[in-house]
Amino acid sequence: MAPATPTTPTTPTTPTAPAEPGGPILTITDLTRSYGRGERARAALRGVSLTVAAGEWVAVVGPSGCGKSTLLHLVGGLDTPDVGSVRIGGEEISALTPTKRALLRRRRVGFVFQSYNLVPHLDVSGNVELGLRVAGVGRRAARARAAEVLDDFGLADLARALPATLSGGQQQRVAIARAVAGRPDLVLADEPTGALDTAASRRVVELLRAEHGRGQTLVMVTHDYAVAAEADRVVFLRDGRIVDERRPGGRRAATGGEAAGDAGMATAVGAGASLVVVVDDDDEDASTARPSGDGPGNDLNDLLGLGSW
Ligand SMILES: Nc1ncnc2c1ncn2[C@@H]1O[C@H](COP(=O)(O)OP(=O)(O)OP(=O)(O)O)[C@@H](O)[C@H]1O
Repeated sequence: MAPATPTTPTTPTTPTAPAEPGGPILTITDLTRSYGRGERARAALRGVSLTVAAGEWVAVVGPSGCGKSTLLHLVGGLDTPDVGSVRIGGEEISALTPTKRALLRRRRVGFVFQSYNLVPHLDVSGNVELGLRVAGVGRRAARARAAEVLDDFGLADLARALPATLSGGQQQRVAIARAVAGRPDLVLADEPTGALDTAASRRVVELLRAEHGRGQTLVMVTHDYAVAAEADRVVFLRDGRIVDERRPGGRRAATGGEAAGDAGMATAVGAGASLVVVVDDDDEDASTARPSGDGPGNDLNDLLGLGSW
């Protein structure tokens, strides 16, 4: 399918059909993923099902090793399940070839990582433009849209700065700008405040809240209860299963599973976490995948490596 060229700089479009109006943006069904073989096999996810509505903000919490990152990687098409399916905007992603999955991911999903994953030799504007270019937006439109988003995010003065000269909080704001600039169906954030101090975390949460206010659908992994409490719904994972869902404020979500209880919530939220930086290095086709039309060239794919975001 040919990528659409935006008609104006401020409205980057995706080449895929939009999600059905009023329907879920994300439908996860019976996701199961194990690592290792034989006696060493370990189930990271055991039959997880979850539906996320358009515009919803869902936080996923749980103790270290419970499967949060695995879930995010499967949702974002960075990994494939053993069993189950992931549908984004009505498109089944797990059945796609690695190349098609990578292309769909770039058009439909924005990623935010704990360690920002900015391209070090591109300036702030270049990083945001790159996110748009790999989604199929033309060069001039990407530049104009990047300027607009950086302005919205209070980062216009830093447009020519290299990531290494920025604070962690500034880098994460750039990473969020990159993730949302193309108005993807879904933004996935893996511990977006995990490396930040309280003040910087607060600013990042403010940005996420603003994006949520604009209707952006967000799925976020976090260990910070104050951050999770910003979401519409908090999903508790334990041992690869959803054990509870709550609306912040104590209300049980309609689709809640087995109760975790308040002690479970505290345990889930308080446990320490480590970031898994995602590089789908078995996905070699993705490194040479090239959208047609006005999309980016292989130089961008060289910069991107094998799809680290
Ligand atoms: N590539 C892999 N190879 C082998 N085992 C893996 C791999 N990725 C994850 N696992 C295992 O799967 C389980 C779930 O891991 P995952 O990273 O999804 O948990 P998590 O909840 O995100 O943990 P944390 O909060 O520490 O980041 C863990 O036991 C982990 O060791």
